Amino acid sequence: MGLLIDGTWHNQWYDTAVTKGKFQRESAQLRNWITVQGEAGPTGRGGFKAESNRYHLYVSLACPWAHRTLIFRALKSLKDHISISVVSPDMLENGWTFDTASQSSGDLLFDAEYMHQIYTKHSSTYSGRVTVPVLWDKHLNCIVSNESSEIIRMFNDVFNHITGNTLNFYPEEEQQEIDEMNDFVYHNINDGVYKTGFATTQTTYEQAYNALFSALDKIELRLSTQRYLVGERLTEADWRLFTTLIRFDSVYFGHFKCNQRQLEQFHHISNYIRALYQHPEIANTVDFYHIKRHYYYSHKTINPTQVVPSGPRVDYTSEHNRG
Ligand SMILES: N[C@@H](CCC(=O)N[C@@H](CS)C(=O)NCC(=O)O)C(=O)O
Repeated sequence: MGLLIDGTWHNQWYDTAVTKGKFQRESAQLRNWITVQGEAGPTGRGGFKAESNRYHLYVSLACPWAHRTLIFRALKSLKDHISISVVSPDMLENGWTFDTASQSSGDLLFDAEYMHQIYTKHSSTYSGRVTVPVLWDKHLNCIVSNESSEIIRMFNDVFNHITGNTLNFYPEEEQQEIDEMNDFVYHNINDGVYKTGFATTQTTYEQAYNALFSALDKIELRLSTQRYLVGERLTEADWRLFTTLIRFDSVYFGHFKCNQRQLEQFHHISNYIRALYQHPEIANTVDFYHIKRHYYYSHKTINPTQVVPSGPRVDYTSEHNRG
């Protein structure tokens, strides 16, 4: 684990001493947008026209942020149009790697060894953390975006004229409610599990833990009266929550000490996870080997033995009541 400073790799973890025990995620820096005609998007510069086989996704199957992009690639019929490379689940002194001996696909574009080399190919003086997902432009040879929430917005509609898939997970009339829900879920749940697990003082841990479980109680209540997070239709907000929920009992409950209750004990949430897991295309995007191996093996600060637990046994293919 580490970061680039002026294009040179340094092996260092987040310094929680400067943030009084709190884990603070760095904002993504590369925020361009693919658009239908290549015009500039809401941020960054233009030049990234939606074209088949022009873009490549770098993902980890363990990472909940990268998982969002894999879900949208599958749901929006983009698998034949956007290629992918999968990093190894083991993220140690060199950060994310393309070690095929430990379950990476290898880097299908450049045969690089490490993910940080993709960032320095983009800019030889790059400074910042080397995160996945990364959306790469094979035509201009640079990174388009390393922000998953924006990558899924692009996938939601800019390739529609190429794929013919017009499913819309961010419908205009629901956008405000989706944005509010995303904000709540991001701070308390998506990032909340990390804030809980990486806290290095009792107080910061308890704050994050309490916020997390009170948010889960609110979600449980909401799902008792409506089928999806925002109304009766499946939206981006559901998929953004799902990638955290599906990792919860296997990893966050134990590894990140989010252990008030397993999600299996929440009646509505546990059924909702199954409904989303069993949605066409989704089960193929979930890889529990990568998920468990990555967290337990890579975070030596919180699991120094690197032993990966065998359980829990949860069957996400079993029947649910949300039909
Ligand atoms: N804002 C980014 C966050 C991505 C992110 O933090 N990815 C994690 C993997 S789960 C990562 O690559 N971490 C490496 C690091 O922080 O050094 C997004 O949503 O795309």
